[in-house]
Amino acid sequence: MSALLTLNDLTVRRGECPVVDRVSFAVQPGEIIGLLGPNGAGKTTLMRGALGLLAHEGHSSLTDLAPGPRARQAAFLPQEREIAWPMPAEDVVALGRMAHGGNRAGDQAAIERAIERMGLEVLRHRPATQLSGGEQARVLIARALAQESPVLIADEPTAGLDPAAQIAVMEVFARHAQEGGAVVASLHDLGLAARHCTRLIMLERGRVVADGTPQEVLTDANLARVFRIRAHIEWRADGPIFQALSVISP
Ligand SMILES: Nc1ncnc2c1ncn2[C@@H]1O[C@H](COP(=O)(O)OP(=O)(O)OP(=O)(O)O)[C@@H](O)[C@H]1O
Repeated sequence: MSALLTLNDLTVRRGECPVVDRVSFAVQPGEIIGLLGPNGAGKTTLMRGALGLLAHEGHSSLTDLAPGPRARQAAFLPQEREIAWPMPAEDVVALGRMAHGGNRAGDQAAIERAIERMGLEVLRHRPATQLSGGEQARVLIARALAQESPVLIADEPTAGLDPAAQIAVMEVFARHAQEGGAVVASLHDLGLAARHCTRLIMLERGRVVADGTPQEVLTDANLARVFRIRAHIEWRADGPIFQALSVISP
């Protein structure tokens, strides 16, 4: 099975300081990777570096591709959720097809699939600027899905969504992975990550400190060292239950 994305010693500096420090991993079809780490750990910078949106050292396989093929290989959902124009939500979703040159036969089908997956049928004709924050977030996820790129890189995709919408997004990601794609998503909700990701990569000060199954990564020791929390995790047959309990003082 060939990897959909490979990073080798990816390093991104801000000034002299590396905020992403020699990160290497490969993303295989079928994976839903949760990128974890406290605020400032380097998750956004890593995703932007991997996409070739920031100057970097080391190598990302995406940057071997010219902008058009790169966008057809990887879609990006940025952390910023602002929609500036009062265009219908479905037209925002359609922007995901830009990577394919526009006006192609498959475009409308891809747009319809994305709208259906994100449950946007009742919102599709509303001006996107008049939607709530969570509704706009779902429209922007649909835009990324409409791109139908194998790799979906999503920066805090569940931020601002209600619990049902959070689960729905993770289930959409699971479907994307089952269909042969892969997802790399930064997540602050460790319970959601434990339950829905096939693999977790934990960052601390720009370095990968754990990479494995949720059970391998969400250990008491890693949570204490990297997140400075005590937590309760139960690995139940019907999925893990996670609750952060307290902050460990320095
Ligand atoms: N434009 C910038 N100039 C200088 N430093 C920056 C810049 N952008 C980010 N940084 C620094 O790089 C580090 C990593 O930031 P990044 O946004 O990647 O973290 P993150 O893990 O995504 O955090 P969060 O969970 O808060 O979104 C932080 O220390 C941040 O202050």
